[in-house]
This record gives sequence, structure tokens and C-alpha cells, in this order.
Amino acid sequence: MTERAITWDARGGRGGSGAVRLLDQTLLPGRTEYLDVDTVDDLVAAIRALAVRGAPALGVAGALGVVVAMDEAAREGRDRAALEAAVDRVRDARPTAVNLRWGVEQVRSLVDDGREAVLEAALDLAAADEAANRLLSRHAADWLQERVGHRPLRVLTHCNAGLLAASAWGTALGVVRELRTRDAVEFVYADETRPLLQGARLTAWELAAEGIPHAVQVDGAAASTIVRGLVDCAVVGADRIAANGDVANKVGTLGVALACREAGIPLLVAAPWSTVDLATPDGSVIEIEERAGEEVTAFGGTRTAPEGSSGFNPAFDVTPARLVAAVATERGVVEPASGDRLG
Ligand SMILES: CSC[C@H]1O[C@H](OP(=O)(O)O)[C@H](O)[C@@H]1O
Repeated sequence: MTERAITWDARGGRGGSGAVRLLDQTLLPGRTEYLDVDTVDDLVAAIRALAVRGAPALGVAGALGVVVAMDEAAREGRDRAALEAAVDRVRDARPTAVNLRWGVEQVRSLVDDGREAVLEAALDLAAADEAANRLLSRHAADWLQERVGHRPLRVLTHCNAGLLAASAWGTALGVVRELRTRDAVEFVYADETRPLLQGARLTAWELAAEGIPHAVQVDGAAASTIVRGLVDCAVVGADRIAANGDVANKVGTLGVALACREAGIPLLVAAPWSTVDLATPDGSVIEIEERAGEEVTAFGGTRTAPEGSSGFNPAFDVTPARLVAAVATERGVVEPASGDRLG
């Protein structure tokens, strides 16, 4: 199984001068194919189609997208204003995950230092993300073993927050990987995560490849799985964490959080600090991406709902801090439900 869903191919692209290499996640688990992306149009399309997805991975895509924009501007003889507009298009390709904007802003200030400076900064950002994910996974595993117990744990996950959603290793699945190294994973219940099935297709692909015992369940089963006592904790990723500890994550996370509160088990959110947005005071101001209704009214390319039915398709929801037992980042663990703030 690949360990990286997004990399820089120095010999890729139409001129052989470099391209972003993306494992096309829309085709997993059935097909393993890569996209060679050297234009802003193709990168924006890949982000919007979720060929590349997941907050930390979007941060890397945003940073490398500045290099793509610079190379394309040089190839096409475009001026600085056109370059900045192209970089803005990468930044704005999806609204909810703060990492995309963060990744772009981290490197665009280096444009005047040249393309190699921007590329080096983008690659450093990717390496730092992997290191952060491995460290936050250790912090999270320590917290879970202290809070829940030093025994094999039964974990519920929602969506995909694995290596496919990051530069490598993963966040929520990074925690599962860390627990596995401690012989502390008994079983994982993976929510399928309608409508695009990031859980059934991607999380299951990662868990199966590593022989981690798991089952895919429909999203509607999550609450009863939790309330019936079949899991010890829920561990999820995040797309944006507000200063007060409110968490934007894949739609359905709020339901998982409410069930965890009802069952008295912890919801732990695993995310690098780049997902924390201190400029966002609370979850009420986080823009929730509304995706095409056709993703809901069709399945596998076949329309399921009647022609007269529209689809309501918010891609994320916001879990209030009072339902978040822990947020684990590379800086440590805070407990929003206990009153801790991120900033
Ligand atoms: C490690 S962050 C992953 C995060 O991103 C996912 O959203 P999408 O698949 O739409 O990019 C989901 O919210 C995951 O929790």
C-alpha cells in the first residue's frame, strides 16, 4: 500500500519540470491510479472532485499549488497579477478545511525569492505535517490509554483521516496506527460516510492493507454501536478547529459526538496544529461546504431519488466544544469539554 497520497514529482508534468503526483482517491479501492498535475485548473479540479482530500493533505496541495502556479505562469508568460489570481484559485478551491488556505499562505510570501524557495518551503511543510501527525498520534494514544485503559481498545472512526488525508501516517488513523504499535487496538468500526464513502472506500482500504481488524458500518449505525457499548471511544479528524474548541469535520461527526456523550465515552479529535484556526472564535462562523445534491440523489452513477427530489449535501458539520473530550495536536492534548480552549 502506498504511504503517501500526495508528492512532488521533480520530473513530472508536460515539460518534465515538475508536477504534483496525486493518488486519485476517487478510484480507490478498486483502482490505484495517479494524476500528474502541472496546471492550476487540473489541481483545482482534483481538489474539488476529492481526488486529493483531507485537511492536512489539502495543506500540502495548497503549498505545492503555488509552485504549479509559478511554473504555469512562466510557461505561459503570465504576469504577476495573473499568478496571484491563480494562487487565489487554489486557496479558494474548498472553503472549510483551513489547511488549504494555510498551506497557500505559508509559501506564497516566498514567490519573490524564486520557485526553488517556494518548492523547498512546500516540501518542508509536507515533512513537518508527517512529523506532527506521528507526534499527535502518540499524545492521543497516551491520553486514551490513561482515560480509557491500558488494554486493546475498540474504536469508532468517521470518514477518512488516514495517510490518504495527510502528507503521510494520518491523524485519526494515525492514532489507530500508534495504538496498534502498542498492541492496543482490538477492533475498529469505520463509518462508511455517505455520500462519497470515504470510510467504506478509504479507511477500510488503509485498515485492510495493515491487517487491522475492522468492520464498515452504515453511518446510521454509529449511534447504536456507541450506545450499545460496542466501542470504547470515537477518534476522528478535523477540517477546522476554532479557538474555543468547536470542531468542523465530516458531516455525521456531530451525531457521533452526541452518542458519545449519551454513552459516557470520549470523542477524541486528532489534528495537526495547522488545522487549528485561532482567527475563528467559534464554530458558528465556519463556512460549511455545500456540495452538489446529485452526490446524494444518486449512487454509483445511478439516480436513486425520484426526479422531483433535490439533494441536501452539507459536507461538514460543527461539533461544539462541550462534546469534545480531547483535541490532540503535536503540541499536546487539550480538553474542550472540560473548559480548555485552543487559544
Ligand atoms: C485528516 S483530516 C480528514 C478530514 O477531511 C475529510 O473531509 P473530505 O474527505 O471532504 O476532505 C473529513 O472531514 C476528515 O475528517
